[in-house]
Amino acid sequence: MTVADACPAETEAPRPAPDDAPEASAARREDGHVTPVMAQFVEIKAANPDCLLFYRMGDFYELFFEDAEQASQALGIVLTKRGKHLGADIPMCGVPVSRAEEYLHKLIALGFRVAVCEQLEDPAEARKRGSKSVVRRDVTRLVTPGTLTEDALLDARRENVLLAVARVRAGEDAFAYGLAFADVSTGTFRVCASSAAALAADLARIDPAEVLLSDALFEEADLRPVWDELPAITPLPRQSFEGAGAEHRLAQYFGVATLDGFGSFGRAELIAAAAIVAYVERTQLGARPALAPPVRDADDATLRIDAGTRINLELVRTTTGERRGSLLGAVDRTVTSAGARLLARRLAEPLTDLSAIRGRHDAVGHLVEEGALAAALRRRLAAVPDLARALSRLSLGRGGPRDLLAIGQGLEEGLALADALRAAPPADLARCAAALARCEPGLARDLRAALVEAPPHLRRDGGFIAPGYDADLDATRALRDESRRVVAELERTYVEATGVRTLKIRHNAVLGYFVEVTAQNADRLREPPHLATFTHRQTLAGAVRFTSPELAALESRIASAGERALALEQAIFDRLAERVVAAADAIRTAAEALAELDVHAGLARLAVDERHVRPTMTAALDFAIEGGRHPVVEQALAKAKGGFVPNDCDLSAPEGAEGGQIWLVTGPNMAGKSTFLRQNALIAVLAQAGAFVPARSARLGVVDRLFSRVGAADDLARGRSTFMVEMVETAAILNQATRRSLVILDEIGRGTATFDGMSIAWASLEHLHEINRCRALFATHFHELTALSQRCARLANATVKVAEWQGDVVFLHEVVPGAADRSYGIQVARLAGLPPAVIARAKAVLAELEAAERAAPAQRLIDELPLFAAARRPPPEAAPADDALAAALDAIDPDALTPRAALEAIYALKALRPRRG
Ligand SMILES: Nc1ncnc2c1ncn2[C@@H]1O[C@H](COP(=O)(O)OP(=O)(O)OP(=O)(O)O)[C@@H](O)[C@H]1O
Repeated sequence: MTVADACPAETEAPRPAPDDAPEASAARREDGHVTPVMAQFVEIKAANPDCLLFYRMGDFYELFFEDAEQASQALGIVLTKRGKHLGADIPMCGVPVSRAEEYLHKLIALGFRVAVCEQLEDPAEARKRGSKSVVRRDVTRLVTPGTLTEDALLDARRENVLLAVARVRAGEDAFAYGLAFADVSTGTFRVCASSAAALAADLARIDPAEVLLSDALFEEADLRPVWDELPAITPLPRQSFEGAGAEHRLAQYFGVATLDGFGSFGRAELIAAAAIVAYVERTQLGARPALAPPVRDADDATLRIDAGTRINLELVRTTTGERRGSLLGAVDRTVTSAGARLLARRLAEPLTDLSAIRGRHDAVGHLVEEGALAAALRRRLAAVPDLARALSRLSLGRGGPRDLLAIGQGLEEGLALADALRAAPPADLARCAAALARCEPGLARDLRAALVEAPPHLRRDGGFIAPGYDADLDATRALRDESRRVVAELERTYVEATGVRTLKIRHNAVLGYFVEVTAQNADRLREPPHLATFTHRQTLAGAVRFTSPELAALESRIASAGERALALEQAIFDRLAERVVAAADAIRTAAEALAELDVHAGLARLAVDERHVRPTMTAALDFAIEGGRHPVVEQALAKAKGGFVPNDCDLSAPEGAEGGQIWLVTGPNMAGKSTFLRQNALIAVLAQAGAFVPARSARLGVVDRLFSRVGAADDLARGRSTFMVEMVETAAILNQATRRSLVILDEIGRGTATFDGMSIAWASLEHLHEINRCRALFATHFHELTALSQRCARLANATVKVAEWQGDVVFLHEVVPGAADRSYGIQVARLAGLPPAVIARAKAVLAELEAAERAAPAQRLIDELPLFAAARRPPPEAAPADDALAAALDAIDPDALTPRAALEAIYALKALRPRRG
């Protein structure tokens, strides 16, 4: 049932508010006065103007005024009216408390922020103060996209990151940026430096759910396009980003005198981090999630990938926003949500440090070789709950018995895993084992012993502490259960004494325990001798109810035993939760270790299942892949006939050369050029993320930046045409790619007139070869470019093979050295179903064009055009020579010259003439 289906009925029906009756009538006053409830609402709303206010009234959260109008529209629930405020109708809608999470989820996804305002006392308490008094209420929590902790509001396999951007002046015209980002649901907290140029790429990498920034930064016109890409922005007043108290605020949050122990931070980073903790405290109303102390990312520690490349390569989600079909979707074999989240982070942030990458490969390699160990590891991991999220809820006082159990189970499995991995040689696995072994075994044992196998979701329900754990609780429960047995016995006694076989002892909230008999039998209980025992309380249509002194005594005994048992359970819960929160650091470290083990074991499983191999990583400009495959396309084609055709790729710098190779890939449409380009980029990403790669073998030199320009899309929202987008991206590549970069360029220049496009592609290719000197794959339909390989030493032609069969083109998907002889565009168009008349005409036009081309081939261009570097040389400076010539002419007095001197002057002037070109 959808929210929209469910709610109209619930909101349309006028709701009685039994617990809250005086308020309900108070809210409905229809004169021009402000009712006390409305006055309370207005006051609380005024303190939270940027949020929808979920105002608790009995079993519903009610929304009023504009909030009601917005929420009813967003949730598809009915908007009604409830009384008047200052003479006007009050628009209202409401959601049942029992389903609040579902509605919150939808509102948050739509970008709303919600302030949850609870009743802070029992309505009965309020009534004691007078019939017109209002139940005390206040906001207990602000729900925003970046501060969620409930499983129902979160995607288990995706991080939920809150990020703050701070900017400080770093010179005359320069600014330094600092980013701080935390996942409140798991406690991770990191900071890094950024810059105006790197901001968009950093934000795309971190992928936040909510971004905090100052009003001033939000208004900055230059940064608007960056903010426009973000899912939810919360601009905050300037004071939230002031440097003065930042360090103190952080130190206070983490209970330390100085931050020195956490490492050194830039000023902008500190301000951003302080903004995060202040916002977390504000939204959680003082409750503190167990955030880890901030860790600073080392500069250049990760492979830099700009936002466009990330989208093009569909690393963690497809261009349509889905996980399925992305690289992550294809390689994720993790069995825990925390593992899935870590894998996504690793794919988004591949490393650049050679030994760290090799460390990850060692761990995966060990688990590939030790198949039995890996299988046992995965079996245990599959039983590990989400420790980090359970810990976060417990530290916020929002946890339940299942969260305690999760911690107990997780730690217990962790200890067992630490044992199993004790002998594992790779350092990364040993580090995980050590982190798991550090957890205090007593806590895991106690939690497991304290809790029943399947505890209820809410602590207030009780029934989660296992029998045998606490003697006092056991005794109280026995008393409570004993009393129940006594009720059954008493019922039997009454049946025998009265002779009414259908007599029953029942219970309700109004009468407590009572005897119920049918109307025909009621008189018996009203006559002596029973008259002395039973007091008549209620007559219903078919039944009459009585109470008795024994029942009243039982009532209080049972109620007090039940209440006491519940209170004891709550106290035990609090004690256990306190111990868990006190051990937060060790638990978080254990959770991280478990996630890491899951990632390694998942990648090992992937390597075995999908035949991925360990890449040899080097510090040189290597890039030699044999039998490489596209991990996503390969899996999609797995069931298709023929399967995926592996291809080699070698962009390694030739012996003694100062740059990597460029492959110029030509071939018909649909042949597999884009697939080939992307697969090589994805192999680099996988390798540096710590995974094995889909190839027969791979030798890869660490890449510092990855660029790709693949496909074309309009960016009409920003007023950029397809061609403009393409040129902006190409400009970024040519300006930024270093010798260590990997560049993937697919069909640049095709968005404009042929000659313009070809010239741009030509010049870009030369620039990559001569200036950037990076490893690159360049796919093009401009066959003329293949001639460049004669002049560019590190440029090689490659083509995707096709065969012709009975006039049709057959795609072989095989990349081989050489240039495509022709385009087959018309054959592909025919396959696509273009009308035969159009195909025939296109063939005729093509024949004409080819004849013209044969008359003036592109080879001429090669012969006539100097290479890029030569052409780039600035023209010789003509000015000084011009000046000398003018001075020499001025110095000549024609009337005073002999014929011989005149001839010499002419020679001298000619020598001074500037040479042009
Ligand atoms: N190596 C391969 N083995 C098997 N099938 C492949 C391979 N490479 C590509 N294909 C299939 O061919 C289709 C077309 O591939 P791709 O989009 O890479 O072609 P293209 O040459 O870039 O085409 P265009 O120039 O029209 O963009 C893919 O969807 C895929 O199904």
